[in-house]
Amino acid sequence: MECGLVATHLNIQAGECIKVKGKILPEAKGFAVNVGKDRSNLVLHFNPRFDSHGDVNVIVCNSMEDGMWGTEERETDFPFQQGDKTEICISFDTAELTVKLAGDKEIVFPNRLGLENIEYLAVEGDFAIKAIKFS
Ligand SMILES: CCCO[C@@H]1O[C@H](CO)[C@@H](O[C@@H]2O[C@H](CO)[C@H](O)[C@H](OCc3cn(Cc4ccccc4)nn3)[C@H]2O)[C@H](O)[C@H]1NC(C)=O
Repeated sequence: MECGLVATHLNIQAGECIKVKGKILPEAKGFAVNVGKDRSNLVLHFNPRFDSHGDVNVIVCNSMEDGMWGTEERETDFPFQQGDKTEICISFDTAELTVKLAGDKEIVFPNRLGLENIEYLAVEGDFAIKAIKFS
């Protein structure tokens, strides 16, 4: 399986924003944006599923601590289309993360790990990255 982008040692502070711009592949089954401390400690696994793991047009969000998945939260208001360009902006504080999506949609997810900074970003799956911006 092809691997997307992985960035480490980012030291992104609370209040800053991670912007991921790209194009969803035409036949996309799903993609994921992971942020956290490292690959085994994710404060957010943001996983839009077009058709995977038995889910159709569902956003699955979860955390991972020491390699163990947490409890999933699922969103069925699905602002993504296969083949479209899209932009995802993740901001956070020690209590929660906010994911800003197209159409002024927002998803809020608890900062279960209590992270004060984000070191790790990975983008995986059927997504062609065009730009990553930290602001
Ligand atoms: C009902 C009992 C079984 O529950 C199912 O258990 C599966 C295995 O844990 C759950 O699927 C996993 O959900 C995780 C989030 O909670 C992650 O999404 C797991 O995938 C990790 C992953 C990322 N990647 C890279 C990637 C990402 C996106 C597209 C293509 C490759 N490959 N594997 C994914 O395998 C799946 O979401 C879960 N379904 C439900 C309804 O709970």
